[in-house]
Amino acid sequence: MTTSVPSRPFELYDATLRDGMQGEGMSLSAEEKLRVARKLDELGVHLIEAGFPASNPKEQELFALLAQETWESSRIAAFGMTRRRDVRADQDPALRILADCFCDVTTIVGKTWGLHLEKVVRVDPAENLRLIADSVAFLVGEGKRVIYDAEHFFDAWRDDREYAHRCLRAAVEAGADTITLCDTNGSSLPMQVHEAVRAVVDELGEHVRVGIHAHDDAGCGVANSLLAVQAGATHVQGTTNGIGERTGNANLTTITADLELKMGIRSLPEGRLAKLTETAHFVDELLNRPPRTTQPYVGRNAFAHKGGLHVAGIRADASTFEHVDPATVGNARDVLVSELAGKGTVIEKAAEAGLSVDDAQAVRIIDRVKELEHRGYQFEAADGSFELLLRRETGTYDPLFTLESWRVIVEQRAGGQVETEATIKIWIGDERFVRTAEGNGPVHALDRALRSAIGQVHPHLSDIELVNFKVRILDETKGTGAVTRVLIDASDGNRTWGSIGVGENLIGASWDALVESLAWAEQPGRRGPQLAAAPAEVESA
Ligand SMILES: CC(=O)SCCNC(=O)CCNC(=O)[C@H](O)C(C)(C)COP(=O)(O)OP(=O)(O)OC[C@H]1O[C@@H](n2cnc3c(N)ncnc32)[C@H](O)[C@@H]1OP(=O)(O)O
Ligand SMILES: CC(=O)C(=O)O
Repeated sequence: MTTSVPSRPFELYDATLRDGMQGEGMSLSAEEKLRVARKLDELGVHLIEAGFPASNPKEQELFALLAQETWESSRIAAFGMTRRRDVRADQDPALRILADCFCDVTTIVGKTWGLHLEKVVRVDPAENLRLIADSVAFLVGEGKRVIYDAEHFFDAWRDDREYAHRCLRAAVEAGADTITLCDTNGSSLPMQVHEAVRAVVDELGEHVRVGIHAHDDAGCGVANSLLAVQAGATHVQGTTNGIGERTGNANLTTITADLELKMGIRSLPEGRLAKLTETAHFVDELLNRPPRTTQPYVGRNAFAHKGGLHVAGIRADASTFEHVDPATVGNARDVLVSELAGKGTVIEKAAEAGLSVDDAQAVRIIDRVKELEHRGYQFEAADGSFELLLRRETGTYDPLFTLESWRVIVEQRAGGQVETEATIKIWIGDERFVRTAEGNGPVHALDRALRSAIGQVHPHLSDIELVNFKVRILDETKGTGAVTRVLIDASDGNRTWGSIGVGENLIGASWDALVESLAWAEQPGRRGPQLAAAPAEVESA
């Protein structure tokens, strides 16, 4: 296979706001869609498919908002379909909406596959050619750049190659600027896509831009898009993070990085690739879903190294275990601590925390990690506790207090009400603090009593919130006598860190994780001034 050099400037077409919204659970308000469009413009994609203005009032509201904006890099495309059978193109309400819309680019989808002519649109092949030609010609006559999306092109090509080509020719002869070959059902494999795209480029490539629109049903959305480019396509459609109908569209986030970093095709303005991670996460945030940690290039784990041998390699030369520099896509390297780590991992993590450890200390620390992980600890998600472990082993740990005792009473009252009360007794220097607090449950009550006790000495700890509390039973076969692992994520508004507690007593494990989460924020060099909302007087605390 040889690589065709695209003869037209390359185009990225982001369909997140239209096809992306066809994925289960995906929905954005018109305002939110506008924010996504602005973000894609900042990233520098060429075309943003905003939606189907004839579809519903929300889309109409969106187009009214988009019309008021100015765009730095992107053009907005309005989406629709070929005219309905038995209606003239200039009288088709949906086509009229496209014609009257502010967008100078319109994308219309039309049929190519006999199965759909028979079962869905119910027109004969000759009439379908007229549907395509009339619709394209009407919009071209209205001064629009027309992108013609040939739906189910690859299924059609396998079914009746000659007719599939006639559909494309009808669009080209009517004035379409771009014909997009759609793998609508996501059924095709890369070699099939390559062969078909090459045949179309050979036949029509001189007259029209050829594009690809792939779906991921066979797990080949990205691969199919890249092979189409290799075969001569110069317009690639997809969605941010690959969201879309069923298993999703081709992931344009991955494709964009692959094109620039692997195929030498720069599809964004210079330097913008570094905005890729931020853009991908922004879209997930608006959709209220956690970014996929394993997503290529932009996932949190895309450059996370766990195996000790990998970390040792990375320390010698990052390219030993990283296919690209994370900074090129705006991501960052992470080193995960676990029983699979070696001393290189410890040295790396210590440096991140501003601590220095020698080889002998690193070996001791890693032995300790392995022993603790054998007992049920897991430091990957408990970076705060790992740092405290480093500090204990290097003599730089500053405990918050000395514990005398804690106690929790849970009382079931007549009528079903459950009351919880915790008492703690601690020493800070020579001063003894005894505090009692009520809470919704044992951990809440302990947290309140502890903060009340240490609050006088460490007042800014009140800015720390516990944002996540997870309990896992480690040896389920022991039933209620099993060992439990408690993971807490805490945040000061700027940073989030994890702590861990393990034990047969759930409340004891929770107490350990709770103390670690607060102690992390109070270690030397991190106190008060670094915390998000720390009051000024705390600096001397
Ligand atoms: C491959 C894709 O992703 S294409 C985009 C898919 N996206 C969407 O469907 C989201 C937006 N869709 C909608 O809001 C609605 O479906 C509308 C407004 C477009 C149409 O709604 P309705 O008129 O109620 O029709 P319905 O959704 O049932 O679709 C079937 C009709 O569309 C016609 N049709 C389907 N595709 C095409 C086409 N490419 N060209 C012309 N007509 C078409 C069918 O002939 C059928 O018409 P009929 O009811 O007269 O027999
Ligand atoms: C156009 C489109 O969304 C498709 O064919 O999948």
